[in-house]
Amino acid sequence: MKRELSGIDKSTPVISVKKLVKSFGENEVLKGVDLELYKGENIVILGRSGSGKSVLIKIIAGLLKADSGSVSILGSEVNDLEIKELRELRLNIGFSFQSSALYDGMTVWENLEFPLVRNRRELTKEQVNEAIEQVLTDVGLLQTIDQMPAELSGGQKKRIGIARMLILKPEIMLYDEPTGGLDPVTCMEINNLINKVQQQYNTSSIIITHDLSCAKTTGDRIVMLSDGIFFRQGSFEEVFRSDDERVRNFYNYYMLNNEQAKL
Ligand SMILES: Nc1ncnc2c1ncn2[C@@H]1O[C@H](COP(=O)(O)OP(=O)(O)OP(=O)(O)O)[C@@H](O)[C@H]1O
Repeated sequence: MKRELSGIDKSTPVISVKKLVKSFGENEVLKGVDLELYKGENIVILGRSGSGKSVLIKIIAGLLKADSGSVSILGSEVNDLEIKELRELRLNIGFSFQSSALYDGMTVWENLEFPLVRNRRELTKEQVNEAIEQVLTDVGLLQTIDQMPAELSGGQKKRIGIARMLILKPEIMLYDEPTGGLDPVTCMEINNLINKVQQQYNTSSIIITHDLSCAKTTGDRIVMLSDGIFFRQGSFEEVFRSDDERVRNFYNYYMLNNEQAKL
């Protein structure tokens, strides 16, 4: 299920990253990264392991500080914000970690209730229940409401992780390896869910993945990170039509390790 591109508003970048630089000691990870994410758009970031994809989205999510450069989110320059303003901005960003990061000791319902009551104190018990049931219905897992995370499959955990982001109705979704460790059929279900979320919740997303079928299905635009910069971007077809050695190597490596994958 490929997405329709008609919903992208190119006049409004919801995230604008300019000349972003980040090093850890001698290790120069980002060397001047520029990126604009438009309203309604899904960007997929591809790059080899260690190329700095997670560092970039952690900076965008405010979990890491850049050495220089700027990040503007929903019109606010992140560096200029007070802690309280930053906290409010973060409520508009759903960040899914590589692991689903559910609380093991809580049921699915409690995992969803926790962020909601913490951040939306004004909601009545009834509204909380309604919101939890709605988001579980949207990710297709209402039947798991009383289960513990240990009772869920890997794909179900990812879905609940996505539900936990959605419960606060963020405008921006950041997905770090949403299909990591899943079988091809479950990967496709998660890809379809990412696209469904985009349409139903009207979100804009950055998706980090190594999975080219995920990139092809969910990405309106693909950007490739290598040596600290984005060296190639475009639609999936535009990017992989390239003879660039880095693109070919990435593609060949993926195909070698995913013989079953149909792109
Ligand atoms: N907190 C940190 N302290 C020191 N070095 C770090 C830190 N976080 C990341 N790095 C380094 O930054 C580089 C980029 O890491 P990052 O996690 O962004 O890679 P990635 O592209 O997401 O890789 P993968 O696909 O394997 O997840 C790596 O060399 C990593 O060791």
